[in-house]
Amino acid sequence: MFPIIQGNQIQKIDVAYCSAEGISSLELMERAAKSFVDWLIPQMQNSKGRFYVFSGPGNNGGDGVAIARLLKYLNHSVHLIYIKDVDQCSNDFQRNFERLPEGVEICRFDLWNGKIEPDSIIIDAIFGVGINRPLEGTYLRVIQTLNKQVGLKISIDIPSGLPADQASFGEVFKADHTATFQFPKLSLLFPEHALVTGEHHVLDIGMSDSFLNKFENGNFYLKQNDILGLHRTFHRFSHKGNFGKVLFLGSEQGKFGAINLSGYASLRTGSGLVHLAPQIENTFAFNTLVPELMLYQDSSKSSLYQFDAIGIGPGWGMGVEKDYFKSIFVRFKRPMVIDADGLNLLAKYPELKKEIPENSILTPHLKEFERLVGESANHLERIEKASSLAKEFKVIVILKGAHSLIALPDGRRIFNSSGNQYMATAGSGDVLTGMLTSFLGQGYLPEHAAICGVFHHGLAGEIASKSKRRGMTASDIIEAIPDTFIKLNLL
Ligand SMILES: NC(=O)C1=CN([C@@H]2O[C@H](COP(=O)(O)OP(=O)(O)OC[C@H]3O[C@@H](n4cnc5c(N)ncnc54)[C@H](OP(=O)(O)O)[C@@H]3O)[C@@H](O)[C@H]2O)[C@@H](O)CC1
Ligand SMILES: Nc1ncnc2c1ncn2[C@@H]1O[C@H](COP(=O)(O)OP(=O)(O)O)[C@@H](O)[C@H]1O
Ligand SMILES: [K+]
Repeated sequence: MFPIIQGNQIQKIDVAYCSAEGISSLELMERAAKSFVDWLIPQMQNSKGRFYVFSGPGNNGGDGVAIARLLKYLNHSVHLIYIKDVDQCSNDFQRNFERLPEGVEICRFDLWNGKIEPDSIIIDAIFGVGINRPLEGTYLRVIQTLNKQVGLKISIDIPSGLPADQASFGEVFKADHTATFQFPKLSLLFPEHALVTGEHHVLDIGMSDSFLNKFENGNFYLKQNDILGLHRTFHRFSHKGNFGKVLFLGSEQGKFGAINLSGYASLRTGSGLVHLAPQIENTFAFNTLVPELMLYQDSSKSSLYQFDAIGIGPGWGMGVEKDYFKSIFVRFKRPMVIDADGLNLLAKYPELKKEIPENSILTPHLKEFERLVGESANHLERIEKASSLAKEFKVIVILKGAHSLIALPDGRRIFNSSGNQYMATAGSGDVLTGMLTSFLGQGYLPEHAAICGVFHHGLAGEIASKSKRRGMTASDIIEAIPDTFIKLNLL
């Protein structure tokens, strides 16, 4: 897993990495510039290849100057507009400036005529992770000018003006794409920054996970390879008992879809036996989505020990009695998944939080999270609160959304990379509950169930959306779950 390094540590890492690899900082900048151009060129397709590179005074600006040279070598039309006098820019900026080839149109911003042809690509190399205060004066004018332009806008490392790991503190370049080096900067993962970061892409510049891990501060980015070793394997003689017997409690009258989706998702994730307990008087009035799902009538006295995992909350309603809710914790005693109205009931009866079995998985979306812990000024505060909740009650908190956060009781915070905006559709959270419960029931450690569940869920969304895009439904995500195991070559 890549650690997400704090912005103010990145210079230190550059120095350590260059010394360990025996390369100069200029060579590392060249690597960064090359990885950017190698990524950019295939994206351009029908574009005429006219580039306007805007370079600030630091090493982000230096990256821009190196990129201008590499684009010129590929015969593109390249304009380089720099902002501060070259002799006041960083050393590596100056070294790259000296290497600019003939044909790059070079101009200082205050002398520039302000013209950009509409089909040009604007490259933002004004500030990187070294930003330390809000923009003002000329820099503010540059960003305001560029934000009015219509061309495709691409930021190098981070949109200029955005700090690496805090909420935005002023005007920021509005990128359509951000190509960031080695790991995403924390602030690229905040929902409130979506309009300035655009799509982000992580470009490899050769630093290994083990090297970066020496600088970790508890934040990590989850990628496909990270989950491969976490899966349980099953053999030829495995029987349905080995795959787990799970139960979902939820679905009041009028919300029958909810636990049906969870249950079906759980079957598609590999559960052996799946039971549904709807919150209605007569369980037999309930229709299951598929014949493999079984009904279960729960009473506050019956033991839940026969189940390997339970998921509670989807569509449950707020009419659930407090004592009955508490009895589920007492009767099961092992880690469970709590979602939707299970979380809303915890917000209503906060004294029950301490009854939750250790290592249970709580899956709030932003609104449910707010009900549980109150409002947050920004995503950074939300991340801190999720982490505190996880530590205080020894539970795993999955704060759902784009780049869902998995906050672990030991303080680690893992951000997911899979998934896309087409997953923002009714019931996709119920599907996640089904998948998490299924992994728990198959005997995965709760931490591994959380990581695998979140990653597979996002991957299923990506696969299903290929043919469905905006028309994708939660059921389509379920149908794509088996393909996630096939794609990852998991038996
Ligand atoms: N490890 C990696 O991944 C690699 C990183 N690389 C690249 O390096 C970038 C980081 O470079 P960097 O440290 O030079 O920071 P960057 O943002 O370019 O400039 C900071 C300068 O701006 C100034 N300044 C700050 N705020 C200001 C403001 N509001 N208004 C005005 N000035 C302000 C501040 O000086 P100050 O005025 O505070 O003295 C300082 O001089 C990184 O993002 C990536 O692109 C690659 O090359 C290689 C691999
Ligand atoms: N833009 C997005 N990118 C990635 N995943 C997303 C995005 N929007 C939503 N999701 C995922 O879809 C699920 C939505 O859950 P939730 O809001 O509880 O839906 P519902 O209540 O309709 O079941 C979460 O797992 C979330 O991470
Ligand atoms: K930038």
